[in-house]
Amino acid sequence: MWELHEYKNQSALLNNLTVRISDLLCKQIQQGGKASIALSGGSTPKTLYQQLSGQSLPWQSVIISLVDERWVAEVNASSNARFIKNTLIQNQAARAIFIGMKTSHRDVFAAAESLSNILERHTLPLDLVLLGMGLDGHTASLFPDAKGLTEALSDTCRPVCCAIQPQPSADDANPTARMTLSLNTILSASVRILYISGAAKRDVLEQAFIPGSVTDMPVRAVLHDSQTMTEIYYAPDD
Ligand SMILES: O=C(O)[C@H](O)[C@@H](O)[C@H](O)[C@H](O)COP(=O)(O)O
Repeated sequence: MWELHEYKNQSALLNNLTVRISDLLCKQIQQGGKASIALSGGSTPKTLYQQLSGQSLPWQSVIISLVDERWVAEVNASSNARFIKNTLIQNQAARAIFIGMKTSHRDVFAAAESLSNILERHTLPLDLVLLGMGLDGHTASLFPDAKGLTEALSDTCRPVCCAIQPQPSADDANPTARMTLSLNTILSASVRILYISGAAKRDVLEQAFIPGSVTDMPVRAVLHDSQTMTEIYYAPDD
């Protein structure tokens, strides 16, 4: 199930989403002493993270982790850890605690078990997971027909995170291996937000609203979960 929040422009969306997340963090810290959030990389959330970084919150009580990571060193421009540190963990939010995914394992599949234990110990339970979506209907690094997808989508999947090797595509003939939170872990978060921009993704979202193959459009596994709500934030590109 989902609730769709559509805005006329990015500015209106960003102001509302910044308040939504800031209020959630403050409430959770007041109630439980800390807040744990798992964030997506990509490009869409850049301005959101920059706006959040300036919010005056008890950031020292916020644990920031990742929904997924490309299996590259942090110095690599495509690293999600690098993206989050350069956009969110700045200014007021510089005091936040960051727990990344990239380990020293060369093979992402060899890293999954030990990383899963670390994330289970230091990031769960998740108070918020912020997701994006690709034009192919992936979310997190749950890519259509990817190696590792079956385990990552399994409702009996114990590991907090799973290794994924996306299939080559017209956009990317040699896709980077990735680590992703499992569907179970994503669905376990108290609040789940899907943030997308642009008319093309709005069309993909309409396709994803139609029940169908989850391996073709893994975002369906999130949207059509009957137990927990997905808050969708959408605005056209400016
Ligand atoms: O590592 C990643 O790329 C993200 O976690 C991924 O799931 C992202 O949210 C979508 O690919 C959308 O990316 P854009 O925001 O760049 O369109």
